[in-house]
Amino acid sequence: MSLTREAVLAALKDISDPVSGQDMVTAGLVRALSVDAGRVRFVMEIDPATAPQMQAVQAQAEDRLRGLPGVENVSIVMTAHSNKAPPDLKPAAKPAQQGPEPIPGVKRLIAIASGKGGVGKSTVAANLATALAAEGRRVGLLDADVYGPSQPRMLGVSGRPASPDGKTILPLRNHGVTLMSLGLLTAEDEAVVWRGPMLMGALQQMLFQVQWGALDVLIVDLPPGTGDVQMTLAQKVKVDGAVIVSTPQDIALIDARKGIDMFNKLNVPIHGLIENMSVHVCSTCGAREHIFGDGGVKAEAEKMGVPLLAEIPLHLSIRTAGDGGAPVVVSAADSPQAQAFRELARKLIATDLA
Ligand SMILES: Nc1ncnc2c1ncn2[C@@H]1O[C@H](COP(=O)(O)OP(=O)(O)OP(=O)(O)O)[C@@H](O)[C@H]1O
Repeated sequence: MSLTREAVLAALKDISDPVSGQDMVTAGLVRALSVDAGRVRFVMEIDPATAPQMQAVQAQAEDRLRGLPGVENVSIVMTAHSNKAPPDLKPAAKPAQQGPEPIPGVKRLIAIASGKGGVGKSTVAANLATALAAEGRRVGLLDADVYGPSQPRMLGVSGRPASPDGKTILPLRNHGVTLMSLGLLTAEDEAVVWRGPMLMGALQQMLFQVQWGALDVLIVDLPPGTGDVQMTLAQKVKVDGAVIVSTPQDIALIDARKGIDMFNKLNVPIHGLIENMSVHVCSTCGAREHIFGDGGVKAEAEKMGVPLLAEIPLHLSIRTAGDGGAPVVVSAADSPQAQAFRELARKLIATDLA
């Protein structure tokens, strides 16, 4: 039997909130719950003053959920709901922007989205960023996947970004890409407690308080799905286009369609679809197999009148390169896999970044 949202909520009701004395669900600590094929994610919105107690609640909730049948992965992100500035980062002098605004010095902003998790969105974002850098573009990458920031690992970057003036944050840099990620401000597996009314405050800080410098393109790696982060991004900043990553599987395609509808409603142009894990290429014998089906994304792209920008093969080297901190575009630049990403970068430059 597959894992249900109800089962997750019932389990979380066993955990009590030490502040209110109620169970954590009734106390309203569980926000933005998503249960997706064994992956459970939610946000705990807390008062920063209670952070130490809440870390214990978070740990109990994780243990309880990991013990549930069908749970493969648990991700609980803590955010601070107080408007007070944290001790080490004062709010920017300017008040929060209302309408979509450009980021100073950033020529284009491209959002990389996916309808569902695990389709390789972050892998595509890391390889596209390094491929655009290899084509001579000045590239930034903002890891806005607040539930599971993976870009520091994929780009081999670690360490805490500095904030010399206490107002702006200096991003890090590797493989020709300027990177900022929530994952860089917290130790791996550590709770994320960030200033701001919600996660949205965190996103806004990453957009406007990071010293991006002069960039030809800023790539934003979004969380999967069609949630608040996507909405906030489109409301706060001028998004020049979205690229939707999907696998050939039907379910991923249906979710991709939802993503396209959302960007249409938000008036964000769709640059196109990317089929990831397209054909499996055996790393020893080179045999090709369409594990997740064949032609689905291409047909869908045609039906929706959006370009199919790339078909990226499912290849072991793409995963190992990402895990090793040097995307395949950098670590095996001459491989057909790397060339697929370089081709994608050239296509985007010719059509959307010219
Ligand atoms: N084309 C590919 N070939 C081989 N492995 C891949 C490919 N694309 C992604 N992967 C692997 O699949 C896993 C999931 O990819 P990734 O983390 O990029 O997905 P995601 O859509 O960003 O996931 P999340 O929902 O967690 O944000 C990773 O281990 C990655 O290395």
